[in-house]
Amino acid sequence: MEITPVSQPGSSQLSALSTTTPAVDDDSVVKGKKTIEDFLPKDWETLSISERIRSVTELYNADKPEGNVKHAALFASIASVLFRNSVPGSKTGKPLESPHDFGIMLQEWKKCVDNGKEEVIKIVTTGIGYEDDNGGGIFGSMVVAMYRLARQLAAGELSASSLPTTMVFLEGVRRSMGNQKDDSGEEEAEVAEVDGKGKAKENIAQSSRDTQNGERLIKLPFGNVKQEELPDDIDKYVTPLKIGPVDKAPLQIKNGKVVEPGAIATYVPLCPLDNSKRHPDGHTIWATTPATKAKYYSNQGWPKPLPKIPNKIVVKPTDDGTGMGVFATRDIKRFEPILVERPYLVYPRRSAGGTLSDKAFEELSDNQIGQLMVKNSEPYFRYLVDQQMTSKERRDFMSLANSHMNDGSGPVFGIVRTNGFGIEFGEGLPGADRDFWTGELGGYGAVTKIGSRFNHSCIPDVAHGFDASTFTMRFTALRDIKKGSQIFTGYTSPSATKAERQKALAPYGFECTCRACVNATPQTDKLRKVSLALTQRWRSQAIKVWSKDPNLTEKVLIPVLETKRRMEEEGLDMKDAGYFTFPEILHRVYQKVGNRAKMEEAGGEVMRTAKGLIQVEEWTTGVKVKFGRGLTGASNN
Ligand SMILES: C[S@@+](CC[C@H](N)C(=O)[O-])C[C@H]1O[C@@H](n2cnc3c(N)ncnc32)[C@H](O)[C@@H]1O
Repeated sequence: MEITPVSQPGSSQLSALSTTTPAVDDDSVVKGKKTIEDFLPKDWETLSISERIRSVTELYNADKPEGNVKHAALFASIASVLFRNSVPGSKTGKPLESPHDFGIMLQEWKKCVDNGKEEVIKIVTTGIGYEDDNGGGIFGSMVVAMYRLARQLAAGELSASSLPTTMVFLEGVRRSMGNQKDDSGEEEAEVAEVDGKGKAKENIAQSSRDTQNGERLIKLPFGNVKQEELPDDIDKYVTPLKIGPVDKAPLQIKNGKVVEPGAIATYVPLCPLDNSKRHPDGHTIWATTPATKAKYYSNQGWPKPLPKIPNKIVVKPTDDGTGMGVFATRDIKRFEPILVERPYLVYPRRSAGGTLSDKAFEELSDNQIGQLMVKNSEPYFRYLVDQQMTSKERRDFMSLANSHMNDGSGPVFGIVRTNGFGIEFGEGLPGADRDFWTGELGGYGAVTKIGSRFNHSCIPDVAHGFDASTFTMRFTALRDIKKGSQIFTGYTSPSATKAERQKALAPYGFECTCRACVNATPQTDKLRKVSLALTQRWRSQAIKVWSKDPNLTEKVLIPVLETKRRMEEEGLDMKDAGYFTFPEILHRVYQKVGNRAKMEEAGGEVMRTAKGLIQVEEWTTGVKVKFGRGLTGASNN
């Protein structure tokens, strides 16, 4: 589970930085005659990541930037973000967890992409062999493509020589960033060292500033916001976001446009605030824009009713002091649906803090602005909880866990930050998915009644998704679960090392004691880092090399089977770790060496796995799986 930092668009433009714009011969850059250092500012080595991003933005926006200089700048800037977030061992970077996270970062560059999209996309997509096949989804494709590239580069799967020339820029940036100190401070808490008992003493992080489409943003760290003294007149720096009431009247449309306040709270499905008239399937309070609301409700019959699944879980107190947890009331099989529910709240992950004035950026520190945003988010969320929930819903909501008690978050916003899932609306509702990437509010979070009670394990039992057509969170089993046992989800990436996981978990106020953490060694850390790339590399070898080798023997499988066993031991027997690639690799090898019995066994496993993965994918997102992209773990994003 992940609650994403709320960041705040301001109103002023990015001020120019005093970096030089070096002269670049466009063609020579693309042909690789010049290195990245030739066109980046002379003081590049000494710049922080955020300064680098700003300087390439300036290069990109310079008076006469042409053709490939623009693209070079674009790639350099993307790479700055990308590598900070994907290079293992980077000081404050966290591994990318989904194209979604990466998409949010790339929104900053949307303008650049819009300006030269055809060529940029072509370079990126052909560069890594990914072709957009759904037309129109250029920015989304770019996000997915760059994300995949990031994953491959981070896993050491690509070398500069295997990349087309433009991609060499990225490699150049990565090398030039080598030991660069990352001072951006966003995304994750700088966790204070862990004391003798293994409890995190504190997790305090700096807020940081950034820009998006010319707007100033402040990014809250994931951990507790660092506290600084605030001026008495602090409220003069911000205009709180006004959020309108739940709408009972039909939408007003003028000249084809919806006329309503900028942010509204609505219900999905629409229903009156009256205990007796609530929808039997449950409903969500959705903070969104009128235009987005109109778009969703213009779909005939939206939202669709919830699919019925037998009840197989119960929420009850744990016996190990971790508060409430979710338990299986019967044996559950891998890939089975576990839970479908409409969230309590779906909210934009930005903007709740209000609009900051120019003066705020000139006169306040980043941390002071962070505090101001946290302070302002509370009334916004309190409005949703106090004014839009029935008293029972409010009581239930307020009983959720809160690990943000000491950073000024306030009781409601603290709960939102502790329990929110970052959600993707997917493609289940035609036309609506793009809002996720490009909507002015920039993506949503969801707090749910039952799903938010799942505790964390680094060997998670459930995966989750969001289905926009029913407006529901969906949870499915990642592995077999025994009746009576607690069911865990993962708040961290499966590829993170123990230290990275503990750091990411510190804001939740606990130290993980799951089997993987207790037994962690440098070898298990490494296995987590490489398993996805390794299994994919073996798969590609099985296709391209082994199945064409007339002298192939089963010996080739010794390291493959040993890794499979170790992944099972580590609890990495799941999709995001590449585990479901194994049956395909085995099938190809046994087929080639003529071991019919084992080939059939592996073939059966391929079929069962593919069926299960398709079932999970379709059930959790409401989107029909398209064939041809590879399912057996090869397309893990
Ligand atoms: C999203 S809530 C999970 C449900 C929560 N236990 C409850 O009572 O509502 C997250 C909080 O649960 C607790 N928690 C989750 N996983 C845990 C774990 N593995 N060990 C200890 N505490 C955990 C922490 O207090 C964390 O801030």
